[in-house]
Amino acid sequence: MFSDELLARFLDASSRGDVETVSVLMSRSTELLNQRGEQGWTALMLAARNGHFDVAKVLLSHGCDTSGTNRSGQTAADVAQFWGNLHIARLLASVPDPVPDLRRLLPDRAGEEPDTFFNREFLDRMSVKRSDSEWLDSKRASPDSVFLLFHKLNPLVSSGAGETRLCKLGAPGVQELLKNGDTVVVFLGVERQEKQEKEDNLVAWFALDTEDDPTEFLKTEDPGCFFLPGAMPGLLRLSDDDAGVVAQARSVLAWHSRYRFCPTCGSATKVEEAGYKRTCLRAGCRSLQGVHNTCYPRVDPVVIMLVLHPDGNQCLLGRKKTFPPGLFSCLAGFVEPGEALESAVRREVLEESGVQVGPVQYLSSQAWPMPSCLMIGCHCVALTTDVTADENEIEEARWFTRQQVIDALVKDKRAVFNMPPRQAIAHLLLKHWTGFNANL
Ligand SMILES: NC(=O)C1=CN([C@@H]2O[C@H](COP(=O)(O)OP(=O)(O)OC[C@H]3O[C@@H](n4cnc5c(N)ncnc54)[C@H](OP(=O)(O)O)[C@@H]3O)[C@@H](O)[C@H]2O)C=CC1
Ligand SMILES: [Mg+2]
Ligand SMILES: [Mg+2]
Ligand SMILES: [Mg+2]
Ligand SMILES: [Zn+2]
Repeated sequence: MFSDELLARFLDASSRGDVETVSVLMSRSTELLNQRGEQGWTALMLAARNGHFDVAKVLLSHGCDTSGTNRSGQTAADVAQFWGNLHIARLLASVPDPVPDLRRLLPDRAGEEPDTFFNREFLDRMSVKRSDSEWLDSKRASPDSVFLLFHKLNPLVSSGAGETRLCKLGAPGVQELLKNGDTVVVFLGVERQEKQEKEDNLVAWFALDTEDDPTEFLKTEDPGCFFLPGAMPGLLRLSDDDAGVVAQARSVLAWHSRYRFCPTCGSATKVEEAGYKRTCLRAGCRSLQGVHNTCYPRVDPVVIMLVLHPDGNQCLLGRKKTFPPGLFSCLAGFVEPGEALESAVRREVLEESGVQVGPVQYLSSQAWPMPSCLMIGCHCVALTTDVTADENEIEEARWFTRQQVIDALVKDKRAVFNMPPRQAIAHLLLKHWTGFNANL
């Protein structure tokens, strides 16, 4: 969004040929680009009227619309021609209308919601029950309830028949651990039922994490149980069915392990809402009033994007120094405060690769519990193609053709890079772009 005052300054700067102000204002709001002022004149028309070639170039590089007309029915090219600014008329003639063309390069979004790793939820979170302590107490004591145990945020699992499955403990198995007053127990939800069940019959799931090795307190019939080490790639070994509940549990438990004290005043806190809130114990603390974001489990939005080349046949991938050899993936970055997703996509791509991005299109999202990211998957189209990788974060970034992506997807012997694992949303963004439907 932008104010009338910002638009007036933007149009004035375009009219005066002040390239610097035009660029600064656009970085604050790209929506200014095609806005109209008096008599339906856009910034591009004003630059064309007054012969400001550099302003016109900057506006075009951001994907400015060239086809719109003012109230007299003139396009920016007509205006440039009429006032004898032929260099601008020629510039406009060589750029037909980049935005609609570039938008056509974005893949179709139709189709089913993808079944993404970490997103599959078989529990009903039943948030209304989080404040019903009597009901929660009865479920914590019930022999039917399921407890998931984590040690230093690593889930207790067992391996067999090529699968890594969660160990589901009963109340007696974790009784000793529950006796410790410091143990945080998070209510995850109840198993979804085919038909309406009475609340008493619902099977409740809980999760708890211990800092100290809990093995000696643990009562389980499965001697093969172990704590799955290393979030990455450890968690990717989980079955598709178990991954979603682990994402939920691990993110909330990670928040408890890092936010023991009130972030506003440093006082002690108490756990409420069955593990979904920590409330400051100091009366009068600012965190106790109004809307605030310190008491609830946090989610960190991350944009992850497949940047498409304006030729429509290539995409930009990068390598972090920590990646296994040969692996290239989509660029990604944290959304910063006060930033729209589209702006975050454009900023992170520019920071990491030096490439300017035009249209952005959301595809789908993924929970990424390390510790609590929400990956927001997008496709976008580049306006420029020279790549300069940010050496701090990226070892290498370059364009790959559609055929090279397909070769990597099907693990062909001609493949020149390795795909990100199927569990990562980067894989989905690449697969979706190539139009592959087969279950690879
Ligand atoms: N599912 C998937 O397909 C993929 C998932 N990801 C995930 O996305 C996340 C972010 O991607 P990444 O490229 O690293 O992000 P960025 O490009 O924003 O850069 C990462 C840097 O930002 C800093 N940082 C750490 N935490 C935060 C935060 N909460 N907010 C703002 N900045 C922060 C760190 O710097 P410093 O160390 O100096 O503090 C870090 O090195 C990672 O967790 C990664 O695992 C990434 C790619 C693919
Ligand atoms: Mg970055
Ligand atoms: Mg990054
Ligand atoms: Mg960043
Ligand atoms: Zn406080």
